[in-house]
Amino acid sequence: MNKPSDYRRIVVKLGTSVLTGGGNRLDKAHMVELVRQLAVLHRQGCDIIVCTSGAIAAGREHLGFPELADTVASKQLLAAVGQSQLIQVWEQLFQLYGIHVGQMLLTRADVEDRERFLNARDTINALLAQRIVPLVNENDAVATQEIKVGDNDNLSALVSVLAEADLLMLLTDQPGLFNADPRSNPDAELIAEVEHIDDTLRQLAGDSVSGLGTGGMATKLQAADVARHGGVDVVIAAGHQPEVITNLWQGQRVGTRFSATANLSASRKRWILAGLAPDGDVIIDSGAIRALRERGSSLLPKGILRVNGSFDRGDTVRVLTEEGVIVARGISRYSASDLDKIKRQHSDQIIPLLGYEYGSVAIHRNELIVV
Ligand SMILES: Nc1ncnc2c1ncn2[C@@H]1O[C@H](COP(=O)(O)OP(=O)(O)O)[C@@H](O)[C@H]1O
Ligand SMILES: N[C@@H](CCC(=O)OP(=O)(O)O)C(=O)O
Repeated sequence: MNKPSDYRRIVVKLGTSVLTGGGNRLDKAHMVELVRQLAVLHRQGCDIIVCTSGAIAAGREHLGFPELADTVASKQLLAAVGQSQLIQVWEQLFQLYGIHVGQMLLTRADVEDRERFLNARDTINALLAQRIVPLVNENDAVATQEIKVGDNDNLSALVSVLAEADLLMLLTDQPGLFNADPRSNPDAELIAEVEHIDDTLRQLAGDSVSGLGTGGMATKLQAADVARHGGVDVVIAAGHQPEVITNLWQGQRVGTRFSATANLSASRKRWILAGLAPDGDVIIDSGAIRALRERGSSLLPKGILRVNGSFDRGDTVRVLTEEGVIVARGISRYSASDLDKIKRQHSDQIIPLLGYEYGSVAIHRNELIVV
């Protein structure tokens, strides 16, 4: 592979249909082939997050296909058994290539609550910084109706936005989105590019008929909509197509493509600007004002003189001069009481003073708008 890719961070979602090859057991021969392709990207410096389905299928297989009532509790039981089996397989396969993996089981609550969102994001970033591949699945065993995402297509979209990925690959058992379900319509045609997701398109995207996957194309379309609005390119393609991951990474036209509709950092910044009333104020010194205004830097604790109000980590704050002039708005990485303890201090004093840290900056420049 010679051509450098524009995609530096990708999320690869592998549906049950891909991991089982349509059968009722994990298809390890195919899983190793997927890992081989991922290892090539990893070696080229690409950050890889895998959103893996298959826990329920693996649980069924491990327990010898038990006769269980068709209830949520049965699925949770199967997921609890199968998740550890699934991770063991992935771990062994990635180990063949000398790559470590880290398991992250999430629910909707982890991405909707801002503090938990930041925690999940920090963990993903910490894993990726050590070149460890996060293996994400829904925490099916504990996810109740209110907190579950429900399907891994939507979960992978949320993760791709959270991790600021630039490409989401939704790999499944079909070559992409067709103008009718190809399982029941042999003449169905592949849609190579989707510009707008509208009701007509939604009607074409049917449910899963295999009984193994969740949501079919309908959830993939929802996921594509979420991810592209979060600044992520999305492709739906066949997980069994030879070299599919490598080819997609290189930008080849495979499957159905949805281009990002927004630049991620721009949309995140708009979100801060349009955000709710600020939860508090951070007053900074002249050196920090210059760093923010002239160099576009992050705000370090060292430049903070005072903190007003009571806000949590992840809340929106105003950044003010001593005279009360607004310099910026941003999302604080620390609570008001934490910032009060570390203000005027060098960042290497954060751990000695707090006993922990969420990074060296008080407000990261990606989450800061100078006004
Ligand atoms: N318009 C469509 N184009 C392609 N596939 C479709 C369409 N409508 C429904 N499907 C179904 O969606 C299925 C893929 O979804 P699903 O079974 O949930 O897979 P996965 O486990 O990969 O998430 C396909 O096997 C196909 O039968
Ligand atoms: N979390 C579940 C998978 C849910 C799901 O969306 O499945 P799929 O449609 O195969 O991606 C599991 O691990 O079995």
